[in-house]
Amino acid sequence: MAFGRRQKDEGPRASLKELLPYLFVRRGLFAGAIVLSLIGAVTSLIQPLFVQEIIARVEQQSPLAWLPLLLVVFVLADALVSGFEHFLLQVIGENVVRGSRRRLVSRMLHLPIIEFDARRTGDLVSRVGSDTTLLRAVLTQGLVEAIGGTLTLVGAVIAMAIIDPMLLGVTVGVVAIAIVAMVVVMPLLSRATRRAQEQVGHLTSALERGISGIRTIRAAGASEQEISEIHSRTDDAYRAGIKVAQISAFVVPVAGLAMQLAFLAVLGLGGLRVASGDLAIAQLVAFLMFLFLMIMPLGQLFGAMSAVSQALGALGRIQEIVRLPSEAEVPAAAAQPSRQTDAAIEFVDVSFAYPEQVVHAKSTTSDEAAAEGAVSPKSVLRNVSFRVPRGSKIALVGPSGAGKSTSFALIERFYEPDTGSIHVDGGDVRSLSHEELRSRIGYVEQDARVLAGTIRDNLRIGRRGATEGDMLDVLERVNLAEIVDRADDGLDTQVGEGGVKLSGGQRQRLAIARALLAAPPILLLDESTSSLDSLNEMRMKEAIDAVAVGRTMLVIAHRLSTVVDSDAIIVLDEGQVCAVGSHDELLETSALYRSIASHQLLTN
Ligand SMILES: Nc1ncnc2c1ncn2[C@@H]1O[C@H](COP(=O)(O)OP(=O)(O)OP(=O)(O)O)[C@@H](O)[C@H]1O
Repeated sequence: MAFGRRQKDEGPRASLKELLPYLFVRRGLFAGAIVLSLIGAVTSLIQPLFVQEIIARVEQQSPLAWLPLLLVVFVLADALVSGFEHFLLQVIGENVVRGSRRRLVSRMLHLPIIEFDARRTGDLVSRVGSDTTLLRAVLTQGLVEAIGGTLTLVGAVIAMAIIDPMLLGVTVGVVAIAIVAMVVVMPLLSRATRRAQEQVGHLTSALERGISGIRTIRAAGASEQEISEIHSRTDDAYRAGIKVAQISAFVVPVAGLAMQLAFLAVLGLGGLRVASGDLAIAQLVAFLMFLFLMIMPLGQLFGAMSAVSQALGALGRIQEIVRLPSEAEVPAAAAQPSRQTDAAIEFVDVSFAYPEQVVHAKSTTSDEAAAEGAVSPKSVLRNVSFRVPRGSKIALVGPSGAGKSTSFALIERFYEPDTGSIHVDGGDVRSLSHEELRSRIGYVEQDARVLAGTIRDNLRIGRRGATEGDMLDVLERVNLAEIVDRADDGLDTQVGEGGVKLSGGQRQRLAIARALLAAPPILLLDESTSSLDSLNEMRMKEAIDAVAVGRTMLVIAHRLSTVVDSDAIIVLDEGQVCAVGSHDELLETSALYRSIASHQLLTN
């Protein structure tokens, strides 16, 4: 699958064309800033003309009248306009950051699950947190000023050409050399910035691992090792940052140097021309003022070019995610026709290998795998067929790695089967939208995630509009009412990062409660692998029995005690269904089941 493959080139690139939609999020404000910048250009350009006129009148001893006053008014107006423009640019910059974050997050949370399998969480987080902020610099570091500045530049060049074309020629010569140098440097800056941002991504990933695994790391006495790992990432980010600094350090003096050299050349040559009587003093002063007006926007232009180069580096990382197809946009194989059936869930000859494994096994798409009709040796599921009748409680059991959780992932359409089809209420899951499919099914993952926040927050994910009564009711049904009764804050009790403040059994039951709130007709329950004490195990069994009433349940059981009374038990081994039957039947017919059962009796 194209989205599963990594490009081997230097990394994501972005073009100027892709940057523009981000900058134009607030067109009105953007236009306002440009207008202010143009007004600023006019108020600046007028000043040398006044100065030239004032000097000329002083030389001729004519009255100055209101000229000095007007000059002061223009200077003040210039300052006022530039202050307001600066504020406006900051506001637009914040809008750009917000817009890019929203766009990135909306796409990120809709990506196919395979993308999350392949990527580091910390890296994704740093794209939202850090890369987006570099887009702001494009505006605050002078793009708009450079647009207004261009007017000043053009105006100044025209005025200089009128005053003395020869002096202008010298100035343009010096400036041209600086521009060529800048154009050469910009792509280097863009590349260095992208590398620096990648290093920040690696650093965030390492940090995320250190924080999320803090208990494991502490218990293993590996804190120092982890700290040194993160420090080394920090050093990499530092080195990449210094590279950016080295390249951009070239940008700043080039602008300054061009200005100084041009100034000295004009002063020397201009002085000679004044001495020879070819140029009046007032003209030379005005020329020098125009020279400043010309150089200033050039500095801004260089700053803007540098900021755009850096932004393009960061934008590449943003666009890499934004360009990915969302889960809904990934093409799936054609759906099988609906079938008349009493089955809530049906697997028909389903084979599946995780995409990276398919890539290694040289075919790259589900379609190709289907065309080959081959079950790859890497397949996690092979020709799996089973039925879950409506209203029944069916269990999936089997050794670790048999493919039980993978079957659930396929029902949820986190991945697409390579061959065969999966039907929910008779319809091929590929004929339903992801939302429609998932609205019919409640899914409690193995070692179910409890999200940081309160119990109420966790339950509201199940159903946004759930009332307090609904919530207490489901908590009661999964034997969790006591944790709410005991805590002072009731439903607003904080569960901690990942639910650390709850026991393993409580976490699982809270997850069941959450799924129940949505009242799905079908519930997939991937039992926690963590061992539960007998009281918790009994509570879990009661919870499962309570929620099974009136719905179809497919349970992956790690403890047979919770499913011995199921309508049927499906035994999976190495990706294949090796037996189906009731507990008593399987004890007779399946050696594998017998061994699991006897092992559990021994260990329990
Ligand atoms: N996201 C993934 N990417 C690649 N391979 C995976 C992924 N998830 C699972 N696998 C592989 O697929 C196989 C089946 O895993 P699965 O989680 O379905 O087993 P299981 O029967 O649920 O095991 P357990 O009882 O231990 O939970 C394993 O070999 C596993 O390594």
